[in-house]
Amino acid sequence: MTGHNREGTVTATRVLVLNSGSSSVKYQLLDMADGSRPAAGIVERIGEPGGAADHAEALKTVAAELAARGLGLDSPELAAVGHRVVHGGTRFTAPTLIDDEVLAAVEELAPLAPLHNPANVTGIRVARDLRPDLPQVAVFDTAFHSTVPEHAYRYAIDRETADAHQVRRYGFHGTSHAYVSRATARLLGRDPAEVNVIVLHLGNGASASAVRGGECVETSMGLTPLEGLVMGTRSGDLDPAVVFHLARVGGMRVAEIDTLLNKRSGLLGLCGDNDMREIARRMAEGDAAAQLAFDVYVHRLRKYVGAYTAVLGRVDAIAFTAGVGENSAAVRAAAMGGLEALGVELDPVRNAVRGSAARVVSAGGSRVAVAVVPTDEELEIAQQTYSLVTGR
Ligand SMILES: Nc1ncnc2c1ncn2[C@@H]1O[C@H](COP(=O)(O)OP(=O)(O)O)[C@@H](O)[C@H]1O
Ligand SMILES: CC(=O)OP(=O)(O)O
Ligand SMILES: [Mg+2]
Repeated sequence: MTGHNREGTVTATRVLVLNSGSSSVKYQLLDMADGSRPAAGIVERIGEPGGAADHAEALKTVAAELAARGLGLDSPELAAVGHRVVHGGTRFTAPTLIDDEVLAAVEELAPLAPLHNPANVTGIRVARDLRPDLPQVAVFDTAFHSTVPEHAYRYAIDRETADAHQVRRYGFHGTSHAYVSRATARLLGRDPAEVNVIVLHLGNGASASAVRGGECVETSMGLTPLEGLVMGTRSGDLDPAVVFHLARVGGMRVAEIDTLLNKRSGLLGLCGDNDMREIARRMAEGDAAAQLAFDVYVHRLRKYVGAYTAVLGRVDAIAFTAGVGENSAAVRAAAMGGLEALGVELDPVRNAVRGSAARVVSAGGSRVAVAVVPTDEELEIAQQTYSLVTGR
């Protein structure tokens, strides 16, 4: 086998990370020996006019792009492929070497993450077909949340019904919450085991988590990635009776309501745009719908910060991450404003400075540090994958 020495030790140093989303495939090639990233890219608008027809086609495009640069899946330097898999149910709480049985189990979890798991399965299939001898590792979005205690993950519904259908809070974006909570401790010069952090992952999907001494104790996404914060196109929290009402009175079918809440709600549903940059531009022109969307988004965020402060008891840091969290000073300012009673005081000048490095944006005297900490799900997936494959 290539990539191994005579003793069977893995000598190859590169990991290809595949992150198949609902409408995109992101990839990165990372070299674990020197920290370099020889390739990175994204295939977007899958299923839309002008984009790839489906995930299988998108993944073949990725493989072709890599091959054209001499970095294809046949490369002997490749030690493994690391796949982001969104739903791992209760079974997968650690990175897992993929075989037929694991792949079938990931497929079985698809009803719990219909926008994500089927895409992840396709990614695994295409990579295995192209390079059957290469280890493929699944790194689960749900894994970091496996430490959430039962009083936090259990919904207050009939236990038998819930257990019969695996209905509980799972939580997602765990790879990001894990990476960012640790990076936040590092930024503060402290041991992750001794700090309590609220992580706000604000991308297209958005979620909050409460991390106590390195372990997740609460998170905002639930059975599926629909619960919690207001997102680009997802509603987040609502009264479940909204669903019954739309079915009985609105005459909508379940599938239509599913699409409404997952794809036509959130910022998009409120104002017609799901990109925070466009919303900021419209707000500057005095657009009332854009302003309302922003206000609903921020109000929900503040409620979670308050709730997670109560869950943790003592908060050392609040970390903003992902596209919105890392780039929108306006969201951070609005979310953190007027929280002096919670020990939070933003420094408006620090907050306004743009940058790509992890940084503290709270005032010197703020009891709770507020930080911008860029997430790096690909690095985290590559490290977990490489460590599993090499035993190092
Ligand atoms: N400069 C910026 N200002 C405000 N929001 C931004 C900026 N850059 C990106 N974003 C937001 O980040 C979002 C995407 O975040 P990202 O973490 O890349 O999402 P995902 O990984 O879920 O696709 C975009 O929808 C956009 O609203
Ligand atoms: C789980 C989830 O919401 O992921 P994403 O933000 O990539 O859609
Ligand atoms: Mg993301």
